[in-house]
Amino acid sequence: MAIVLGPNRYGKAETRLVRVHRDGDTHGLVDLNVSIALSGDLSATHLTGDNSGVLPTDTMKNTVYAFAKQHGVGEPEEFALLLARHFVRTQGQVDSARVSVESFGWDRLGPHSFQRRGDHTRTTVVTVTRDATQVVSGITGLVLMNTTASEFHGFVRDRYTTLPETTDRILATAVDAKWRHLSDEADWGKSFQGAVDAMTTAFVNTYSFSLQQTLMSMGTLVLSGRPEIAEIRLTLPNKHHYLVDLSVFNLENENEVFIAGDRPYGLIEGTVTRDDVPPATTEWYL
Ligand SMILES: O=c1[nH]c(=O)c2[nH]c(=O)[nH]c2[nH]1
Repeated sequence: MAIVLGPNRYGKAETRLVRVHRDGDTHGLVDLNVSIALSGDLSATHLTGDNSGVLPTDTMKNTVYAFAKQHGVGEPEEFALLLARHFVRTQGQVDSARVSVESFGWDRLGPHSFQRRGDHTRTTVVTVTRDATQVVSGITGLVLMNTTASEFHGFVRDRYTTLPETTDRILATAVDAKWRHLSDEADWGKSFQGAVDAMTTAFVNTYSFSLQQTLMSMGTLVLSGRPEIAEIRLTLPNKHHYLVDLSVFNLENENEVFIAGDRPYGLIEGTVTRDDVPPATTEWYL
């Protein structure tokens, strides 16, 4: 009996690409998760560790970002074909390239503002005691993105600070908000929609110097338009998008090609409240 190498393949999984197509102030947005697997004559590396036929998976990832800049990204099928054909054409030892793409949909809210397609969740928690009733409404998973109109600079720098200052970045978050009503009677549906519209409008229209500032704008617009709401608590993850350094490939990245980061993420939390309302009767954050 001999032990032999069976079918095998290798590649880079889940390269998270955000491509912004800029046409003046109006931006297009493509958000992909790209996985690549190559197969062919790859026995040497398995049998002896001879890597002379191994294109690094790191190179595959770089190719995704470089091609996004060089060719733009249209339909996912087109981009997948472009990549797969490239690897088979340029790598003689590769017989087969499998490229799978997940494309996340975003709906347009403005020239450079988007809302991630898909469900968000409406929530409510009511607490009834012998002498008081409290109604808390909320939303989770409302994902918003501005592809510009966001800066971050002037922050504290200490010996561990490496973050470059920026005057043009992506600002994206998944809104998690809870708000406390003044009364146990309201048009709940209208109130919910009004609060969500106010948060979305404030996110879109605030030229942002920090997510903290955007949080305050969102809370302020909710309270100024909804007299039935006493207080709102916002939890905003800063969904970081890192500019890809394409200069090593002699390509300029003018805020067009981003790595969509997963974790860690910034977490910006704050309560915006009226100063003349009675305090909450229960621990309504819970
Ligand atoms: O809007 C931001 N607020 C921060 O507090 C922060 N910190 C950071 O690294 N990036 C950002 N962005």
